[in-house]
Amino acid sequence: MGIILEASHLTYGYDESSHAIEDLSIAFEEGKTTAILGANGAGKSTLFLHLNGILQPEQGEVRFRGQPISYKKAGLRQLRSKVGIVFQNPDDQLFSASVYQDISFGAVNMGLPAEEVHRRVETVMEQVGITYLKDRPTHALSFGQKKRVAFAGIMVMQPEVIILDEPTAGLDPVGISELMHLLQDVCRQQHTTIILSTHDIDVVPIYADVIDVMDKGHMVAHGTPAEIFAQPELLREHHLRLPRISHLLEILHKEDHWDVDASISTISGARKELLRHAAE
Ligand SMILES: Nc1ncnc2c1ncn2[C@@H]1O[C@H](COP(=O)(O)OP(=O)(O)OP(=O)(O)O)[C@@H](O)[C@H]1O
Repeated sequence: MGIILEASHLTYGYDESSHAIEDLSIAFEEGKTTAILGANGAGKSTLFLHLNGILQPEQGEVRFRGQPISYKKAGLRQLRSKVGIVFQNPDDQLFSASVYQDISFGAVNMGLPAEEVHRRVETVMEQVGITYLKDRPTHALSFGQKKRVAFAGIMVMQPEVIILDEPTAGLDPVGISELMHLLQDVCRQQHTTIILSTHDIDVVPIYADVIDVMDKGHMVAHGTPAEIFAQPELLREHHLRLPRISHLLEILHKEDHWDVDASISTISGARKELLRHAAE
């Protein structure tokens, strides 16, 4: 599997006095789930807005399947049908009068025939478990329902990459696990590449294949969950914490109950175990 989406040497500032991201490079492997970790203000959302062409970098470039993205109207429309973004706050994403209309919006914009739009909307509503909401006005939904509708509105375009900015924020624990399973199930079926940011560090070892850590607009670490969570000092330095399961292993390691290699393989084993439970 190759690189599907990459950013090279991106620099961007919202004003002249500082850069929200600076000389930032990152590459996303096709079919993998990448979690971007970073404290508040690290630049995660700014990076995401570049990956989808909403922001244009001052320096550097974004490439989709090796081609620099075009910021012309047609190029952006094409990019956004392939790289979908689900915003942190669903109210930034839902505009139409009804759930059905909202979900169909992206597919209609792609110029798909009405029958195909209808077929896709019905399928995605079924997959996401929101068919019962189809005629409801979007403003009358709960926060968790809105998140699902926003997700469905992107999935209907069958993007090759889906970017989720804080997908679990504002959800209760059951809502978090339902949304993450849904994401995995739907994306696995369609072989979608997933990029997400989250402050919910405990979901990361369960769902992510790769972790990238950002701090103050820079990329500071890249690795598998086992590699990253074996470096508690690195996480602390960048104002992050270990998942609870890794924290436990760290304590055991400090007390000489485990060596590092055993800890890493135990984290991998624990991840598999968690995935098995999650699938049940
Ligand atoms: N619309 C904006 N106007 C001005 N500055 C902004 C804007 N959006 C973000 N910033 C600034 O850019 C920097 C990066 O912010 P960004 O939202 O990308 O970080 P983040 O990692 O997504 O943070 P969080 O975890 O809090 O969502 C911060 O210093 C922030 O204050």
